[in-house]
Amino acid sequence: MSSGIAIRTLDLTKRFGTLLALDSVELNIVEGEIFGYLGPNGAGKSTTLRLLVGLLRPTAGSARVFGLDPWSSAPAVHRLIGYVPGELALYDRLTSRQHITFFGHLRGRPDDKAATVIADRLDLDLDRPVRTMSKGNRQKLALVLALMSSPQLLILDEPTGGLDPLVQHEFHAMMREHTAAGGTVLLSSHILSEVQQVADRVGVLREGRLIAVESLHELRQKSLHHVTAEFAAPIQESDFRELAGIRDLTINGATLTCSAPQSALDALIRRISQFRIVDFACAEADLDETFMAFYEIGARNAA
Ligand SMILES: Nc1ncnc2c1ncn2[C@@H]1O[C@H](COP(=O)(O)OP(=O)(O)OP(=O)(O)O)[C@@H](O)[C@H]1O
Repeated sequence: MSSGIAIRTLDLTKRFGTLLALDSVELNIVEGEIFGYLGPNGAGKSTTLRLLVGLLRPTAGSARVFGLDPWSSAPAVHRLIGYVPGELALYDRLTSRQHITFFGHLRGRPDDKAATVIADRLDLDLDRPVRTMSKGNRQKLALVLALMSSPQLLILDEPTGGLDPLVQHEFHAMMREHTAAGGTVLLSSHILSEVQQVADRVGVLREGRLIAVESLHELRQKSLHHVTAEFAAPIQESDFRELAGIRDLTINGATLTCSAPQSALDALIRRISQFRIVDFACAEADLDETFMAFYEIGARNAA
């Protein structure tokens, strides 16, 4: 993995009128990594990506893509990146094959061969006009158009929406091949589980602010678990209350329920085992739930 910086933003800020869509975001994305950019609807993910590809101009702060300003050096930046926008702009009357030829002309270089290989892997029929294609197939075409020129950097705005799990899996493999060959990926998503499958690091955006940047290992430690224990005799809340990281602790006679991040499970289970257990269950929570808990933690830390 090269240690060059693919993307660097400093105090990157974007206002739309009175709305502060992006607030002083600092990102450093290293060449060769898949960086997941997570946040709920409206957090500012697309705005960040549009600033990075030169479709928007920052209100304040700066963005650099391989050292270039995407606004003032847009053509040079565009030669280095493949971009999948959040809202696709395709030509209804053209087929996928015609799109590939057209975009190859724009780049001044035909990429038909590479495009055909990618389309095969994604199981996309290239000869149907876009207007007759499903949402998922349009999304596949957008992926082909972004990847076919083997760009150094892929900037992908929620790229797998509408794709079935098998195709998603294949696309994840393609992203990994891209970084193994030295490429870089910035992948925005509001789904933690997707990002968990592919990203090396994750940035979490909330209301325009980058509240955390973590490695996947750190994120996994936050993975929330639901724990239920039934004891032979009633227990006291005070025996569990002070355990670090425990959330939503409820004691009802001889039954304990709570949630705990993976990092807190060892201490919790040791404490539980000090009492006589009749039944025990521990299940990983829905990842979105983890994400929400993570958000609250992040918001408190950021406050
Ligand atoms: N061109 C625009 N004019 C005015 N407001 C905008 C514009 N683009 C985005 N916004 C607003 O900026 C905020 C951030 O939007 P953005 O699309 O970046 O969020 P997002 O995280 O990508 O959300 P989603 O997952 O829904 O796409 C939102 O409140 C949105 O309504």
